[in-house]
Formats: sequence, C-alpha cells, structure tokens
Amino acid sequence: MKAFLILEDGTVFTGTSIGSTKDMISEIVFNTSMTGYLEVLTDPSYAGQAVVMTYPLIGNYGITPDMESKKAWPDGYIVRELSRMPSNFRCEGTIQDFLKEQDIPGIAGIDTRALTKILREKGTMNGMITTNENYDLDEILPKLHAYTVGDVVSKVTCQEPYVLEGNGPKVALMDFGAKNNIAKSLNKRGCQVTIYPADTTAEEIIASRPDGIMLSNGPGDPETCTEIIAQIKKLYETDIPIFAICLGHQLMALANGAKTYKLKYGHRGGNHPVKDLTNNRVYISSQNHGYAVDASTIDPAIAKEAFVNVNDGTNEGLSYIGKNIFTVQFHPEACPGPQDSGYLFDRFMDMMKGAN
Ligand SMILES: NC(=O)CC[C@H](N)C(=O)O
Repeated sequence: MKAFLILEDGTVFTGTSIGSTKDMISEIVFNTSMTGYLEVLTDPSYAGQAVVMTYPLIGNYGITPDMESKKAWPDGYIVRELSRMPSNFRCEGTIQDFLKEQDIPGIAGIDTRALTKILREKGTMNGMITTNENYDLDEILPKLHAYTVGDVVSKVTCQEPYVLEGNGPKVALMDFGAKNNIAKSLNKRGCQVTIYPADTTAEEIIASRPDGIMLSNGPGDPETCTEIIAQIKKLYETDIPIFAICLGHQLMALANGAKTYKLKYGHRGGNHPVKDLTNNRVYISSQNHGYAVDASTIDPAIAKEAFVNVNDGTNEGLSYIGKNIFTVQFHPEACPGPQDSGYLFDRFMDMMKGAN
C-alpha cells in the first residue's frame, strides 16, 4: 500500500506504508545512528515525534531483547529500506510485525537523505503520514502548522514507584521517561534504585533518605515542565548528590534560572563529540535532544559549563558550584551508541560515597 509523508512546507514524499495504516501528525526528527534502531524506537524521549532513520537499511538483525522501555514511543517511523529477512542469533521477529503490533504508522522507500537535508536546512518541522491517496494539502497544511505536542512526560512516566534491589548506595531515580539503561547502569554498580513517577514531590524523595538522586531523560519541551522544575529546585537546596541526564539536565538548569531554547534540528545519533572542559578530552556520545541550555544565561555563581558540543559549541553539561551536582545533555547510558562516557556513573558513585 502507498503512503505519503507530507511536510509542513508542502513537500510530499511517496513511499510504501509500514506498520499501522492510521493517519499521524507529529514533529519529524532525524536520527543518524547506524545501529540500535530498537533502542531508538523504545526510548521514551521520542514520544511526540516521528523518527527518520538516516542509515539506509533498518531492521537487518530483527527484533532483539534491546528494549529501553516496555513499548515503542515514536508517533511514526520513516526509513529508506526495511530488511525483509532479518538475521541474528537473538532475532525474535521482524520490525514490520513489531510496528504493526505497536500500532505505529510509518513509511519506507523514500529518499531519507533528501528528507534529512530539508530538515537540516529549514529546521525540524511537523509532518503527516497518511495512506489516503486523495489527501488535500489545503486542508492538511494548516493542521500541520497548528500542531503542538503538549505535555508528554505524564504519558511516559511510571505509575507507581518500583525498586531494583542492590546492596550499595540508595538512588532515587526520577522517571521523566527514563531509558532502562540508566537504572541498570546504577544497579550494575551495586545501587539500590527506586524509580519514582515524575509527579513525586521533593518532600517524598527527601523523606526516603536516598544517598543520591538521578534525574532522567524524557520527551517534550523542558520549559513546559513547570511543576517538576519547582520540585527540582527543592532537591537542589539539599546536600544530596544529584546526577542528571538530558531532560533532567535541562530541568535542573531551568530550576536555577537558566533558559533553554529549541535547536534548529536537534542532536540525535551515536557519534556526537563532546569536550570535557576540565581536561579538554573529547568523548564520542550518544545523543537525542531537540532543546539545549543557553550557556549565556547560566549564573556563574551557580554553575559552570562542564561539557560543550564540539560540532556546534552548544552546552553539553554543567557542574554546580559548591554542590555535589553535575548534569549532562548527552547519554552516558548509551543504548544505542558509544559507552565512552559511562565513567560518569562512576563519578556519581564516588560522590555518593563522599569522595568528592
Ligand atoms: N532525551 C531527552 O531527555 C530529551 C530532552 C528534551 N525532550 C529535548 O528534546 O531536548
């Protein structure tokens, strides 16, 4: 069956329908990872977005147990070619069946390079995937212009707290849409990790007397998370060590008076170089974000820039002055992507043990 991807600027790509055949409107973003398509599909930070994979062949090792959450989150999926014969010793099924099962509409067989060039030059924009050959641009384009995603954190967070047992430090992980490997990375280092819903109050977290607090990644515009930001401000006031990733990093900055802004087309992929400003070392990082902290709005008495993106100079991390708090925009938990910055979990362990 034919499918059409219609962009807000009126461009139309014609391809083949994959997954669900329902109509979908979403923000279209591109990811440059060469593998790890399952981790991308199950990363809750993609809620409210449709993902274009720039790597031309997707699904060649099928469905494997590499899920970063219980389900797939993107609104839509856009690929050049889907593998018809996946092959891997861990393969449990095809991506075609997975997309159908998860009710995610998609389109295959389009020139994803041309599409990515449009998004890179004009910036991220909204789009629609439809199988209706009689689509009417006059009706659709105003809908695309008007579309906004709204509050998505409440859709992806867990409903009840749950625990990963461990004999080491007790970590309270705030789930704004956490990827599984954040809790796993801490648990692997011995931590007892309690995962809390995003609307848990600071008082409740503090009362549980954690040795450390972890603020997770998550979807949407950080500025819309006003209630969570207010709770994070109270967590900042304590002496509890805090480590934050991606959305968590942005929310901690907002809680301390800094501003965030939307990047033209975001950073999504597995090879983004970031520089650690304490030793000028460059690490290759996994990234997935559309917003960034505006470094010029950070109060130098509160925090200093700890990492910058080598490609475009945007902020990639902050270290809070006089506090055991550090935050990064990239993903030390990888999944998918390089594990170069996994040492940051060790730094957090040292903080919790009082070494820093
Ligand atoms: N992966 C994330 O946590 C993304 C944070 C935020 N939603 C952004 O797009 O910038």
